[in-house]
Amino acid sequence: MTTAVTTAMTTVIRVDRITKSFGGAAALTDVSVDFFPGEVHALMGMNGAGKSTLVQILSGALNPDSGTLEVGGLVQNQLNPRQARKVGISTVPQRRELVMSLTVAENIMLGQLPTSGAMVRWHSVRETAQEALRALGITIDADAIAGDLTVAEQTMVEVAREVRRGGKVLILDEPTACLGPEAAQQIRDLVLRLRDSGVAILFISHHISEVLHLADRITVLRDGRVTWAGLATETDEKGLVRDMVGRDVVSRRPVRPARSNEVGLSVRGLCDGRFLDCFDIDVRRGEIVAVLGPAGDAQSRLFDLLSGRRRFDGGQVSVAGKKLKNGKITDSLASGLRCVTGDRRRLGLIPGLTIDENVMLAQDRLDKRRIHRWSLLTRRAKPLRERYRVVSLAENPPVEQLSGGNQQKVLLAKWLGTAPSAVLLEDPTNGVDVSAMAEIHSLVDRLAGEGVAVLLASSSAEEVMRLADRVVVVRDGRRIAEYQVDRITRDELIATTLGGAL
Ligand SMILES: Nc1ncnc2c1ncn2[C@@H]1O[C@H](COP(=O)(O)OP(=O)(O)OP(=O)(O)O)[C@@H](O)[C@H]1O
Repeated sequence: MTTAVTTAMTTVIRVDRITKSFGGAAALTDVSVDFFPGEVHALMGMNGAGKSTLVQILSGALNPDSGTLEVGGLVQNQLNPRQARKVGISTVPQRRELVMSLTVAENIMLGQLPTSGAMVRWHSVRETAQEALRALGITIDADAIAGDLTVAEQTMVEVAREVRRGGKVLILDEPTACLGPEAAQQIRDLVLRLRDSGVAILFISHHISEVLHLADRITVLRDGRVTWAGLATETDEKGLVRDMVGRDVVSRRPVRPARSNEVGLSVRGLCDGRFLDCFDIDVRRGEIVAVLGPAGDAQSRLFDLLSGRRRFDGGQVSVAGKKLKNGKITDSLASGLRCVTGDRRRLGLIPGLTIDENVMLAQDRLDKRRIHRWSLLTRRAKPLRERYRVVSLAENPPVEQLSGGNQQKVLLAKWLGTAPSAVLLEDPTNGVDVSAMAEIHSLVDRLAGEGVAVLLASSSAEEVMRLADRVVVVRDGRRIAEYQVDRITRDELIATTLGGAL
C-alpha cells in the first residue's frame, strides 16, 4: 500500500448528486464524489456501472441531467471539453489519441507550437517537449515517431502532454488494460510520481489488486449508484467484489477432461519479419496453450497471420491436419479457425451496427447470408446475447453505445458462437469486469471441454494461470521456454516472461 501526500484536503472537484439518463434509462443516479489533489482516486464497477459516463461528465463531453459539478470551489454549469481543459481537467482515454505519423515532440506540443512570425521554432518544440517528459521521469526520445512507440509509451506521452497543458486533475481510463506486467508497472510508477507532485488522479481499472496497491481512495459504482466510497485501506478484495457485483465471485480452474492426442492447431517454422522467427507450436484438441512474451508483438502478429489478414514470410499453419493457404481469410475461416482480436474497436466490431447485427456477423458470413428479416435476426442473436450476458440500457442499440466490457462480450459471442474447431483468443477479457471475467473464463473452459484447440495470447499472468494448460514463452520472435502451468508459480511466470532467470 502506498501513502498519499495529501497536503490540503480541499476538493479539487466535487460531484454532487449527479444524475444522467440515456433515453429514459438511468446510467448515473444521485452520484456524489470528491476528488482531492495529491491522491489517486480509483473508480470501480462492473461493465455498464456508469464509470465512463461519469468521466465524460467530468471532461465536459456530456452534461448531467441534474446535480452539480464544482471545480476548484466554482460551480461549472454546462461544461464543455474546452472549458474542462481550461479549468485543469485532462483525460487520457482508453483509445490512444496521438497522431501516429508525428514525432513525440510534435504530439506533446500539438496546438501550442512556438512560432517566430510564420515559422515554427522546431528547436524549441523539441526542447520543451523533452523537458516535459524529463520532468515526469519519462525517458522517451522526443524525436521518436509516435507510431513506433509501445502502447505504454504512447500512454506516457499523452500523460506528459496533458500535464504540460496544466492538467490538475488527470483522468486515466484503464491505462494498464492489455499491458504486460513490466509496462503496467511503468504506468503505475508514473501515476505515483504525478500524485506526489500534487495532481489529482482519477484511475479506472478492473484489476482489483492493482487498485488496492495504487489507490488512496476508492469509489465503487453499481447500476449507476455509489455502493461504497472510502480509503483503500478500509476495504479489501472480497469487499470490493461484493460492492461491485452484489455477491461473491469465484473463478477456479476446473478439472478438465483428458485432452485428446489429436493436434487441433499446428504452427511450423512460422517467420514474419522481426516478430516471429521459425516459430513452432502445437495445440491439441481440448487444450489451452498460452503464448507469452514481453511486448506482445509476437502475439498480435500471430493474430494477423493465423486469421489470414497478413501473409507470412515462411512456415505452415494447419488446422485439424489441413494446411491453410498463406494470407487467405476465407481459408482460415473455412478450416474452423476463429481469431478473436484484442483490438475490438479497429478490427472486431462495426460500431454503427446494432448488437444483434454484430453478434450475427460472423455466422452470416459463414452462411453467406446477406439479407435477413429483423425479427429473425433478433431471434437468432438472442441465445448468444444471453449466453454471453450482453447488458445494455436500450433493447438493441448500436454497439458503440455499449460500455467497453459489453462490447467485448459481443465480440466473443460473434466468433465463439460459430462452432469453431480451433480458436486464437487475444486478451479475451480486455476491459471486462470481475464477474464477466469469471463467466468468460468458464466459457473458454467449456470450449476446451468440447474439444476445441485454444491458443491464448493474454497480457495477464493471472489469466494465463487460470486458463492455460501449457505456456510457451516467446522472445525476439523465438520460442525460448515452455511450462506446464501446474509446475510453475505466477511469480516465476512473470520473471521468465520479463527475461529473468527461473
Ligand atoms: N451514448 C449513449 N447512449 C445510450 N446509452 C449509453 C450511452 N453511453 C453509455 N450508455 C449506457 O450507459 C450505461 C453506463 O455505461 P458506461 O460506459 O458509463 O459504463 P462503464 O462503467 O464505463 O462500463 P465499462 O467498464 O464496460 O467500460 C451502459 O448501460 C451504457 O450502455
